[in-house]
Amino acid sequence: MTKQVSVLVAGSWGTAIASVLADNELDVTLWTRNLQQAEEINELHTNSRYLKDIRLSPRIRATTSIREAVENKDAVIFVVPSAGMREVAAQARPFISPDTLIIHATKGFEALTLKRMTTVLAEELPHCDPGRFVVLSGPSHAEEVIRECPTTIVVASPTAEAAEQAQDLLISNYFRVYTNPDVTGVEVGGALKNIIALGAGLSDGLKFGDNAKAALLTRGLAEIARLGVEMGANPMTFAGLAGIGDLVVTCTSTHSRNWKAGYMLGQGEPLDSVLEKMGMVVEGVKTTKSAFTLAQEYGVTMPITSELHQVLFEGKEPRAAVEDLMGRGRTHEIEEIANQNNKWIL
Ligand SMILES: NC(=O)C1=CN([C@@H]2O[C@H](COP(=O)(O)OP(=O)(O)OC[C@H]3O[C@@H](n4cnc5c(N)ncnc54)[C@H](O)[C@@H]3O)[C@@H](O)[C@H]2O)C=CC1
Ligand SMILES: O=C(CO)COP(=O)(O)O
Repeated sequence: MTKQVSVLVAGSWGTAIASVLADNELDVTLWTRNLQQAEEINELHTNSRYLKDIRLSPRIRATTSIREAVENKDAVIFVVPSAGMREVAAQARPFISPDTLIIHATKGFEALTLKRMTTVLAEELPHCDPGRFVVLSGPSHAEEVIRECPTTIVVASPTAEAAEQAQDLLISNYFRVYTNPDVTGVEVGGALKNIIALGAGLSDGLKFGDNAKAALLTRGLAEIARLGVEMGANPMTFAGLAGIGDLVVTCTSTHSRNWKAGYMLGQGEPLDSVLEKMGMVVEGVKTTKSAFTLAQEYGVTMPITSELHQVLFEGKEPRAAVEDLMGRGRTHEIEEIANQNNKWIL
């Protein structure tokens, strides 16, 4: 029997994921709170605000009814910005059956509680099987996925069965899906890379060149892994698609909302005006705030995050932030190696 799948909501990434599912010959229900957008998707098979010049499969049916979207579905995929995850999950709660495969593809923490998205979902859907929560992450811009450009992603879940079911639904000749048991690592990597992408955009906006960007990526990965490991992640996950993979794409692609926002900031535009111009979610801004607090809570040093926090929220000049980063006290490159004293040649 064909699987019944729904995607919440019809932003750029949700629509691209719906398209991957439709290409796999699944009938997809795509939920949006916007009636006009639902009508456009159903009648014209376009979603022009988010994905320009793209014709969607007629297998994608939009609805504004959350009940219709999630009732009697085998899998429900949450692709709502992190700020709306709890609210949307709460709306879905009365209609989701306990054995539904719950996947999310959101990259961020809940701002108020600093919780990861699977935690928020588990709290709002307490009747659902905790072994059937899955996070999907990795280097995947909607603008390329929708054009069927070769893309690799990772799905992580506490159970192999749930991860493999998600893999089955999504994998195709242009969308290669890997599995990973490290839910924390995949969620933390996906969320934190947006901070570094903002920094990379800022660096490019200041015309600091490729050396600076390579430095941000590499030292950015070091601080992502440092916090991630303290939060319970496996360090190897950061060498994978949800770590270095997503960091590379988001810091180097002009599709990236976070890179673009950073670029405008680097050119001297104020944050409010940047966010207004973007018209799409820039998760890295809220995530910088969350990670700044998490770093303090876990006692972890995150110099790039800390400087970006000052630029975004404390009025620090980007150039002064870079000067302060470059002028920090001297340190080892990799603590784990430096701590093995016997590795030094004496
Ligand atoms: N755009 C991309 O290529 C990728 C995005 N992501 C992640 O996916 C998530 C969603 O991002 P995008 O699709 O890019 O965002 P978007 O800005 O394109 O669309 C977000 C949609 O969510 C709706 N929305 C926001 N809060 C809502 C609420 N409380 N109830 C109902 N609808 C609500 C908005 O109206 C909008 O239609 C983010 O966490 C992002 O980091 C992950 C990978 C790729
Ligand atoms: O996560 C993404 C690509 O993997 C999307 O990043 P942006 O939100 O910066 O476009």
